[in-house]
Amino acid sequence: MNSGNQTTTFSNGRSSPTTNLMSSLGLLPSEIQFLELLVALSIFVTLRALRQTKRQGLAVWPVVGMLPSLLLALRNDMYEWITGVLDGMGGTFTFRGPWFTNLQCIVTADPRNLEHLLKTKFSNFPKGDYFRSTVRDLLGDGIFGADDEVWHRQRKIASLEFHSAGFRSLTVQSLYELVHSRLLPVLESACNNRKPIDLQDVLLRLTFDNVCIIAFGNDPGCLRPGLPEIPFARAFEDATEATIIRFMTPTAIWKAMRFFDLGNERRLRRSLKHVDDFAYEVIRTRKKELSLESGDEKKAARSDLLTAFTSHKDDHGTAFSDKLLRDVCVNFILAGRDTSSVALAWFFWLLNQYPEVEKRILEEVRRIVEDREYNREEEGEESLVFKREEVKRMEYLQAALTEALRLYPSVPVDHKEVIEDEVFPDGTVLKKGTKVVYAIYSMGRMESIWGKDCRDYKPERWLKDGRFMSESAYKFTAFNGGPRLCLGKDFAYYQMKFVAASILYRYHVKVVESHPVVPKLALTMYMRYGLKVTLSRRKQDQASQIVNKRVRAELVN
Ligand code: HEM
Repeated sequence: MNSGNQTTTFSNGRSSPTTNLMSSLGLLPSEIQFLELLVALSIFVTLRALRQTKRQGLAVWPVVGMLPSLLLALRNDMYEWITGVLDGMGGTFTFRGPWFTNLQCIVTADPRNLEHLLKTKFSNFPKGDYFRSTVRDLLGDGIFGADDEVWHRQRKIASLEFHSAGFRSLTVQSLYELVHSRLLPVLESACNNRKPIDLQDVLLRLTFDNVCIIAFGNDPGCLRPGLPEIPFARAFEDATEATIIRFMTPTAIWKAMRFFDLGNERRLRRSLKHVDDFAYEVIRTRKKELSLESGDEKKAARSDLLTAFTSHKDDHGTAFSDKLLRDVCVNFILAGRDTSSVALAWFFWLLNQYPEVEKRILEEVRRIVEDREYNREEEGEESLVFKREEVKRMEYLQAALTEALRLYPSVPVDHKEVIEDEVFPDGTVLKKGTKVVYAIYSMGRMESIWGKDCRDYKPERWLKDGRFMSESAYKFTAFNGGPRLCLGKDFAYYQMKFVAASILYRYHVKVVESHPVVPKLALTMYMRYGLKVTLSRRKQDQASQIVNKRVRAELVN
């Protein structure tokens, strides 16, 4: 054994601290020399990596790649960090995660690349096996994770249904009932009690009830008085959160945890059981009801997606299995449950900072209400329930909501996989199997796309001669683009406009001072601490008082 006092010297005769430390561990001089060589090599590699920092704007560390920068970003604001990196790198960069994680990917915010991957080379950029296998337990073969024929068949049926008159009237009717007999009474009570409420939570409850009515034809009642906890809604949320955690866990690890039923995987299994029990019960009941009703009656009475998919048969006369019907419904609920509500939450938060925008929205809504003065006798007490045509005419409101989505898109990042080697229009080389992340949040903050005022909330940028003008889906990608453009886009706009106008016409919404508003890291752009607000009633004209009285009378009965 070597004595603890043994030291190795450098050529100048002095011993280094590392040498002292190693010799105190009892190593032979030759072993110490070898280790010194290794230390020197590591320092060299690290310095090289740091030199890369200057070249690429990001440190790439040995073994762990860019993980340290990512972890630092996670502690602050990840979306802003990605935006900063993309800005410095001209719109696209390669994220090098540690080899043992799933984090290697190309990140882009370049509209030319977006058009390429969402439209021009659509079939070369599917959702892919990695995404599908990660979400399979929750989403099964439903539209979100599906590719090719499985996706195409569902898209076709759903698209026909979304454009049918029956479906449109279901969306209008269900929203009217939810807003007037649930949302407004909840807000009225908060206003009377002068107590702050979490507006994001209230809106999430509204859209969850709404999308369940549309998907299942079943109302879970999350927005009932007292805002009850609904086991199905809770299980759905838990299952979604547990699925997201899989994306941040090395595949082998979450698979092992699933096998041994541990931690996050156990939570996922348990919540999925509730979701499945609920879904299969609704499917069983619906099939029974449909078999008891005659053909025409069925269609006339129901326009929900479950009925449409249950009645559908393919070219060989095969109907959807119960499992696939379950997957269809779960996917639609996921698509519509929180996207419009979080967009509305950010919109109300922005209005607090831009009162002049709120003023212009009110002017527009009031003008539309005044326009119907002439017909008031004819319309009677219905006057302050906004009609479909009136909602359509709210162009400034549409611009204000779109501008909120530009800055706070409900889906902040999205993902595809490359099937065959490919080159992006900006010259980025993509190898088969590469994951591509498109940073929708960052795209809204790129000077190169929106100009110097890209960070300002300015609905006017969407208006031309007072009319709302849309932008290319590859520049404004909040609703995705190409063949996988959001199927619920029109419905979502109607829903958001109807809800926003109904609230703003009656109440001034004030965000509680010093309430922290930051995004949460999730598939959807939630506010991490919700949105605490107080409400004050606006001075109303006679007509609105009549309608409110009627709404209250209806509720009492
Ligand atoms: C502000 C509200 C909404 C936003 C910002 C939004 C955004 C998006 C985005 C970004 C996608 C692409 C997702 C992906 O492929 O990974 C998408 C797809 C989809 N959305 Fe929406 N969505 C909204 C509301 C809704 C609603 C209310 C529904 C239905 C009730 C809906 C139904 C769908 C469906 C079915 C797809 C899948 C389309 C496909 O893959 O072919 N969305 N949406």
